[in-house]
Amino acid sequence: MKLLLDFGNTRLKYAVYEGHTKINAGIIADLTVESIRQIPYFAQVESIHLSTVIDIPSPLSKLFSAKLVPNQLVIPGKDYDVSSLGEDRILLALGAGPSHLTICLGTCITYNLTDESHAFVGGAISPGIGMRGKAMHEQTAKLPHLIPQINYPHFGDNTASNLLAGVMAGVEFEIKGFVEEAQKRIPNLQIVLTGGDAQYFEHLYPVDPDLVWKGMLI
Ligand SMILES: Nc1ncnc2c1ncn2[C@@H]1O[C@H](COP(=O)(O)OP(=O)(O)O)[C@@H](O)[C@H]1O
Ligand SMILES: CC(C)(COP(=O)(O)O)[C@@H](O)C(=O)NCCC(=O)O
Repeated sequence: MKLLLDFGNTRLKYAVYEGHTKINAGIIADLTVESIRQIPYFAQVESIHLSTVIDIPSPLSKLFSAKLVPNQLVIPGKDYDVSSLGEDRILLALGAGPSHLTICLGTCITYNLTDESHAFVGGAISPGIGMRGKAMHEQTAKLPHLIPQINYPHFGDNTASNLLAGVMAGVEFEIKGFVEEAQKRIPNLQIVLTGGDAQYFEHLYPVDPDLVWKGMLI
């Protein structure tokens, strides 16, 4: 049994795999040894794969060390310095395969583009949905909290629906713009969405919640 961990800036995700079959998945409350030990099957886990874009406290590093398997984070860059890429983005690009634009809607939105030889050829980072809503609420006197919804308008007719349109439709238009640019560069491009907010855009492109896990299991 393998424990896969994906520590992002908002959520700490885990999945337990037997071979290539996912048998459990969820969210860890915090970066403590107790929370990790509470993961189902933890005692039976033979190896641990970790992707993190945040610092790991040393008690956790010690807990993981005996079973930690290094990820095969090898992806060539074409006119791209891949040494600066976040681990999560490398795993997404590896998990998706060649000629893919992976769009991860998490704390930030990342765009990760591979070509037909599976080289990383370009990307973008923009503020995530939560971050956009929070920034507008916190940096204005009168704008309320954004409540994301699947059924968002392209134009609003009151303050709440203007916020919804600005953030949700704004992200839709942003995604479509990056897809259009990527299609000019990569023939037969495939597009896949992932991350905590991907569900809001499943009417646009396919969603794969397991892309990071797939990248780890290659
Ligand atoms: N229960 C939840 N708790 C926190 N964020 C959630 C939850 N459900 C959906 N989200 C959304 O998912 C986003 C985080 O997605 P995720 O892919 O886990 O990000 P990260 O990898 O950056 O931690 C948040 O910005 C939020 O908009
Ligand atoms: C861009 C990110 C902040 C995204 O993190 P997330 O929103 O998934 O928590 C993370 O992948 C990161 O810190 N990357 C390092 C810089 C880079 O990828 O270029």
